[in-house]
Amino acid sequence: MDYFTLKGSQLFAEDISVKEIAETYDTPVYVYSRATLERHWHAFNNAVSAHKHLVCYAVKANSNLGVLSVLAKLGSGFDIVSGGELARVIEAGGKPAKVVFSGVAKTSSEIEYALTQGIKCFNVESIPELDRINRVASKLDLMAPISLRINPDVDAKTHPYISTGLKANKFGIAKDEAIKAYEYAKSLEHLNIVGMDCHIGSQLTDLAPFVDALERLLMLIDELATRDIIIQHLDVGGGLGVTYNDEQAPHPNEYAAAMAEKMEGRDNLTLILEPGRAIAANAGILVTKVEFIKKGEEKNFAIVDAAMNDMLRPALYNAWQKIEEVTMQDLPKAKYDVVGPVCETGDFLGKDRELAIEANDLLAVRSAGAYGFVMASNYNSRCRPAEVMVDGSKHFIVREREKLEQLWAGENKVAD
Ligand SMILES: Cc1ncc(COP(=O)(O)O)c(C=O)c1O
Ligand SMILES: N[C@@H](CCCC[NH3+])C(=O)O
Repeated sequence: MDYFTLKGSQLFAEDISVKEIAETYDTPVYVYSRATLERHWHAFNNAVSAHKHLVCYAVKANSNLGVLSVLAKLGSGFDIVSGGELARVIEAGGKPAKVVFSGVAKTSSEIEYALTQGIKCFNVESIPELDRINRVASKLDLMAPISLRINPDVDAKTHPYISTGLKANKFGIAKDEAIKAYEYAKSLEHLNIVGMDCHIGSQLTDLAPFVDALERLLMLIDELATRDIIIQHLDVGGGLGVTYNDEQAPHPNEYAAAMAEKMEGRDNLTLILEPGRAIAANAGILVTKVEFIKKGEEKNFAIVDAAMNDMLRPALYNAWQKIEEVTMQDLPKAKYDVVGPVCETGDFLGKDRELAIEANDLLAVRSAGAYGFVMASNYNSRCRPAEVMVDGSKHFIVREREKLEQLWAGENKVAD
């Protein structure tokens, strides 16, 4: 559930009308709801609260400083994939000690930066990466905490571009190579083995592959224990899907409870979750204005001021995102392709949508809080849209830490 709701004829973001936000900041504009972010984060955190755990929000889903700071204040951990993401987490008040660093090609300078900041763990994806981390740690005379990302070879049954846990994917270390890789890591002087992780894909709407992957990893953890390699945390990655259209995505409670159940009796093994989309997607909308209504020979077009450079998912994955009117009006409905100003036929936000609109009306693209602004570009030399955080009836753009401190003035500091 989110906090974007119709009140009378107007779409509201928490306590403020989306129309007012568009008038204040112009369009296209991303709008995020603090209350929704908090609700989603708590859904994960509460469901696993009986077990030792850490929810590490996947920063790649939405790295807006306001979003990160809302989560940091809850005491969230973070899953990052670059030095840039680490810098943003720190800027937003997140604690490096709660950061796990994923990604297949961490550079030596990123590793050095992360080590000196004291992150929780590197999620290592290959043997050469183990060597590289060991080299950098040795140069700094530090011990690097590491986890190996195991590719469990389970079919996540999602879009092929976002499936990551199959033998054919570039991610992680093959399940059958895992024991050897851990033995090798143990032999390297500046590595400290602390965990095991996996991530099988994104936008999964079935719990079975998650449970399957978890069981495979637990077997490996038991096998490693017989070789005196003790794993302290198991990181099951992210990937829980959301409802964009008519998918039946499991609730975070259901997902996290299924994970925690499999961990029963393993009190010394901390469970780490890395949800991104399930926290951020429905906490954001993209608001765009209809520039023109154009009647083509075969189709009607609603030409809007947001384009594939602002929201790439429909063009890249043929993804379906709900598009709705910001103000309900008594106008005849018609079917439109909602398209942007970019010079590409693939520049669309939605096709064949029933809408009651005319030029200058506003539209909201729903579920745009994850993989929206973060995948935006300046293609066609277009500016990127603004990002606005809504907190009750307050709304603001967050660009730097000082601003954050003013905004949250009087509130408690970051939770432990
Ligand atoms: C390693 C890792 N962790 C977490 C995530 C977050 O995934 P999602 O946004 O599907 O929860 C991803 C992205 O798919 C990822 O690659
Ligand atoms: N960018 C993807 C998700 C990628 C997940 C990252 N590993 C999306 O928009 O659905």
